[in-house]
Amino acid sequence: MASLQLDNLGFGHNNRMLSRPLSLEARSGEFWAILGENGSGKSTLMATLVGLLPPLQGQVFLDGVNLQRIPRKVLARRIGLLLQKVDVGFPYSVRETVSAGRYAHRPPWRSLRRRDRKKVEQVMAWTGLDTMADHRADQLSGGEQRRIAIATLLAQDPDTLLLDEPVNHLDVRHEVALMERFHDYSEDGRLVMVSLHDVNLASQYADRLLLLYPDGEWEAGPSESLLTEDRLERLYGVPLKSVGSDETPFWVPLGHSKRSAR
Ligand SMILES: Nc1ncnc2c1ncn2[C@@H]1O[C@H](COP(=O)(O)OP(=O)(O)OP(=O)(O)O)[C@@H](O)[C@H]1O
Repeated sequence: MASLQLDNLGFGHNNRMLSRPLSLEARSGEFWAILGENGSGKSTLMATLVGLLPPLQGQVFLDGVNLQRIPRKVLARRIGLLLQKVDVGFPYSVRETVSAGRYAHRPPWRSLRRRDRKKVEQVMAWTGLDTMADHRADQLSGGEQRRIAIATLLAQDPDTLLLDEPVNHLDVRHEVALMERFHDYSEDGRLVMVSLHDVNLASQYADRLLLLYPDGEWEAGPSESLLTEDRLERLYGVPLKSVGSDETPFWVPLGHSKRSAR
């Protein structure tokens, strides 16, 4: 079980806060999507939530313990972050690269146990990498390397997953397969937080949203009450219209030519 509590949290760079301080609690079993325009601070917030950046004010608590007090290796077993950009720069195989995710569970000088190796094979199958397990990771395509980064995080097997634009560069098949997988993780009782640019993926998968508005204000709450035309226009500066049914809304941006028809 995990609870991530943001207590009056200010996040940003060089003492410049990117939003009004955040106070909210995210719990096991929830699937959160963070939405906001480019530069609104989604990546910066995620880095702050895993302790890679210090808060500019306030605190983050993991199960009631201040994140800054949790040793790195313990934290790595509890929270995993998929960075927006990951370079696979070394000539290791896909299997060797994904296996690195297990070292949060093993001392570095010890070889992997059978159960670690089984986990590595399992996550490579989930991410469609099993057929290329012996290929050199640094020679694969951008989307394949993205899947290696996701597989490495899933091998780490944390109970809180923070995923920064996880399905960018993925084809539709892998996008759907992985969003479903992340959703299963939340249903299994983990906490999943995903930054997204695709409102429709957020609407389909997330039960809770954090909206980071351009003026530094924010809102958090259940997706069904926050996904409204007014809020999305405030968030992105263009009108979006809901088409489809109430049960399965589909959001389309209205270009200039379509706005007069509103
Ligand atoms: N290392 C850094 N030093 C100083 N400023 C930074 C640094 N990294 C990001 N920023 C600034 O912080 C702001 C937020 O950036 P961030 O990457 O968190 O936004 P984002 O919402 O993830 O954007 P995108 O949707 O484009 O990925 C931007 O104005 C960016 O220029």
